[in-house]
Amino acid sequence: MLTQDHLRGVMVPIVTPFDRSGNVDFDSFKKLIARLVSKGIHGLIVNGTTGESPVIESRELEDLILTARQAIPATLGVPLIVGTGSNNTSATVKRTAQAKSLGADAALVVTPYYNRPSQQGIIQHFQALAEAELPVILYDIPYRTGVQLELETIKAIMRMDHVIGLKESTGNLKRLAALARCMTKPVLCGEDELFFASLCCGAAGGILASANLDSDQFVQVYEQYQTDNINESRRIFDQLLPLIQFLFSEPNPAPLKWLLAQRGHIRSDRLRLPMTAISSAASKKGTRLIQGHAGT
Ligand SMILES: O=C(O)C1=N[C@H](C(=O)O)C[C@H](O)C1
Repeated sequence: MLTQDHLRGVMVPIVTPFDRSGNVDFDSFKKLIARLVSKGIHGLIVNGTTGESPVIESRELEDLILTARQAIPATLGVPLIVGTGSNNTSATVKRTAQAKSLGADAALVVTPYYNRPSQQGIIQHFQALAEAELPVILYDIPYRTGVQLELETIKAIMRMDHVIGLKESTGNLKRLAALARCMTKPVLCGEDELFFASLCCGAAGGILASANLDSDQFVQVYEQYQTDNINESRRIFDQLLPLIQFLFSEPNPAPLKWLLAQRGHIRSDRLRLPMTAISSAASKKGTRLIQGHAGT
């Protein structure tokens, strides 16, 4: 199981590829995992936002976890993290326990959205997860959840023994820096465009949808930073910026799936409704990006 000491580096929330009929394309999924682990990533997240978690059926999630567990060579020690969060505490506990039984090393748990819990309710939601006996990463992404976490709430959740770190996706660098300073547990960047800046502010790494592509370059940004080659880290990151900006020019993961399909990593850019394929304006932008950028 994953500990806070090993929660670091470039972790990739993998897309869930679908075939043209909308079924999970497990062959592409396995191929993607093989490519990502060969590029030196430090962790893999299945069923994150990028994996279209809201539209994945529980039977499919079981198969995705089992497939990922088998596809990650044990010798590499790349942790398998599963998105198990929802706005129903007992369902989240059950799903987290199930992820553990299927071989997950940790769970990524988003704050409960839509039903507008109190800060106390959010704390109790995360406390209840102790029962699942799987390390938990708290995922704070208010622009998606509509839930604001107070700093005291984050501190209370991060003090729980089963909580090993925080994925910070507020886009507020000042807040990330303050949290990284006062926490003994790792704070991870969840806002791709701020990855380099977050490292400078004390982040232990990032959970980055963009790192599904050019993964080795994202790993280099992290490795160069760790070995004090700050200018080199920044130079590589700056080269990745046009890619990142394209990938978030429309709701993730639509541009990412489009580009993965263009590069032949998945068979189709199909999404499940209510997510839709990118606009023709975005695909024109993407085509220009491909022409000017020899990425992988
Ligand atoms: O799936 C994830 O985990 C991520 N999703 C975020 C989003 O789509 O809002 C972005 C981040 O790269 C990681």
